[in-house]
Amino acid sequence: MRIVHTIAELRQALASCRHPAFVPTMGNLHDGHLALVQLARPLGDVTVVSIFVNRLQFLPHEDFDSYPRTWEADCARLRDGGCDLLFAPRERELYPRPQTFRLQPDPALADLLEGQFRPGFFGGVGTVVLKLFACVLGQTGGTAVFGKKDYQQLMVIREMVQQFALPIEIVAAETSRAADGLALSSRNAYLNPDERREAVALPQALQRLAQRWLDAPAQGPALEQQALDALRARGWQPDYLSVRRRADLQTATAGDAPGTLVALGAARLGGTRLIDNLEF
Ligand SMILES: Nc1ncnc2c1ncn2[C@@H]1O[C@H](COP(=O)(O)OP(=O)(O)OP(=O)(O)O)[C@@H](O)[C@H]1O
Ligand SMILES: CC(C)(CO)[C@@H](O)C(=O)[O-]
Ligand code: BAL
Repeated sequence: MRIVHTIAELRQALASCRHPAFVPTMGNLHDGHLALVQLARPLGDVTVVSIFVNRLQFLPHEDFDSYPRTWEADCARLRDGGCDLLFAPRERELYPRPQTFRLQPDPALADLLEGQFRPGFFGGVGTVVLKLFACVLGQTGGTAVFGKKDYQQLMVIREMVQQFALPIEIVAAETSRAADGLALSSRNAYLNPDERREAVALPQALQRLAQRWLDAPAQGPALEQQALDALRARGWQPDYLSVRRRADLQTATAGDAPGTLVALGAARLGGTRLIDNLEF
């Protein structure tokens, strides 16, 4: 595995590549990330992973400074996982000036759910992903792999690729879970042992919400409220638990066909904010 830190080195390393397969990450790699790398490998002639903790997508009170940075372990995991090229730019490489061009994603998609509770988040994600695409895939086009764990992020990126007519195929990876059902996530590292045992209540709440919605779709809003109350009663601070249409993340109604919906949730347990979703 070759490691590069600058765009010039990256371009040189990719000079003879015809179709890169690219996995963007923020590091602190776990088995979910490695599954994305495995999915990417047959999709290109070179497998590229980026590690960059993108300041632009964090609000001032969020965990940019404390976000886990585990460089040596990440490199070892990627080497074993079959990554060919690791791009780890320094901040100045992607943001050379204090003022930066910023993407403003379509509010119809980006201002709901995560965007409501993390204002500016998808603008920050879109900006850095467009830059990373330009760096890694700008010479050739290619394929990029994203996880469904970050469901709305995947949709925003698909929309960006479509609206800017980028020659990039977006491939979605299913969510990798721990044995108890908790979605793997870098932020799980913040959970203490008691919180880690409790954390499975989030995917369980989404399962219950989806089942109850299928049983009684007309009661949708009341079911969401019950799900929020049940998590609060266990000591969580939920931001949202909601059944949406997969196509546009608008609120589901009783007329929506089963198989077209997704239950999405975000909730804080102690100091840790977790997200998850379930297609049903
Ligand atoms: N459990 C998972 N299953 C599938 N994909 C995942 C999983 N966790 C992360 N990913 C994907 O890996 C890519 C990089 O994500 P990122 O580095 O932010 O990891 P993360 O575990 O989601 O971190 P965080 O805890 O900050 O949300 C994204 O496309 C994300 O959707
Ligand atoms: C896509 C991404 C790498 C952009 O910083 C990040 O949001 C992530 O890891 O999901
Ligand atoms: N996994 C999405 C990146 C973030 O939460 O900042």
